[in-house]
Amino acid sequence: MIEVKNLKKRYGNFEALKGISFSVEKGEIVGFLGPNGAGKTTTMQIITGFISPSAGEVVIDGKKVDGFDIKFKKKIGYLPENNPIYNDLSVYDYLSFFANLKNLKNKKDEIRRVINLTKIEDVINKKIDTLSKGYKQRVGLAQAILGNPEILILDEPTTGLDPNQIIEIRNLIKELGKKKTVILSTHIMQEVEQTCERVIIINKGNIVADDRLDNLKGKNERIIIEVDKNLPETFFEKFGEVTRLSETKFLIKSNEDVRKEISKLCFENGVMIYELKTEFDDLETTFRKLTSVEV
Ligand SMILES: Nc1ncnc2c1ncn2[C@@H]1O[C@H](COP(=O)(O)OP(=O)(O)OP(=O)(O)O)[C@@H](O)[C@H]1O
Repeated sequence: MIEVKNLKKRYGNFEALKGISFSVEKGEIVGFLGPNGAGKTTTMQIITGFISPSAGEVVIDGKKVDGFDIKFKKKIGYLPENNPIYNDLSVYDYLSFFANLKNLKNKKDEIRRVINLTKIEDVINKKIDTLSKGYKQRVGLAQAILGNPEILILDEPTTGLDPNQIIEIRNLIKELGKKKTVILSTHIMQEVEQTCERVIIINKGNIVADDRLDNLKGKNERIIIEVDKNLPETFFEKFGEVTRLSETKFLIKSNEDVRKEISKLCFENGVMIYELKTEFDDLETTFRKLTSVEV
């Protein structure tokens, strides 16, 4: 449904995107992760037609993105980073303004619908600058879902919120994501683990991972074994790289789950197993490895 094809973006001499490609199917919730300056916002701004790429293209439902095309604008809801909302307007006037921009029919009904969905009934007559950050973010989301777009592009939607507000906004995104295609950029691993099925990691303008969340978490399997004897590391070496953790405890780095084979070997050699378990990288470890931060 969304195809990003060999996208490049230069700002002067600096190449912020170095030719990235990925696609997002209808109904997917994709987490777009990357350290500061990786190129997340740039990618999102190109997908939404807000800025143009230097090379490559974004195709949505078979049509090249055109930020000036009103049909296209109706298809995508965008919550920009820092949610730049007009502080002097009341919440209702702000939503009204966007409903006009999006040229919506049944404007009043649609505004009412998004107000209900984002639970901002209590503040619709308040000026935006008097709202808490959490409410401001809800108003930003309300704006993004005006017109019921099929696609939501959310750039760091929970940044700067307190833990309760984060949970509220996350739940709201999950709810919205049941019926929509969502690309969600964030620094927060937990957010991705709780909200997304698939993760794309970008680093220095390149995609360094694009996989299901389970697969990314599941990479780099380690087996921990504790036995009743002081064995040499070589006892386990055919299963992978062995590190001794104590006299009787070992860590084996293996590409697959070889616990059965290990049990068999121990049994055949009269070695009693006290503990045998697998451990996987969590998303944070995978992220840090892929974005070259020392672990
Ligand atoms: N208008 C611009 N002019 C010059 N350089 C820019 C411009 N916008 C972004 N950049 C640079 O491009 C790179 C990618 O920026 P981008 O905002 O896309 O990263 P990001 O992954 O969203 O980062 P963050 O998590 O900090 O928001 C950064 O090095 C940034 O400084």
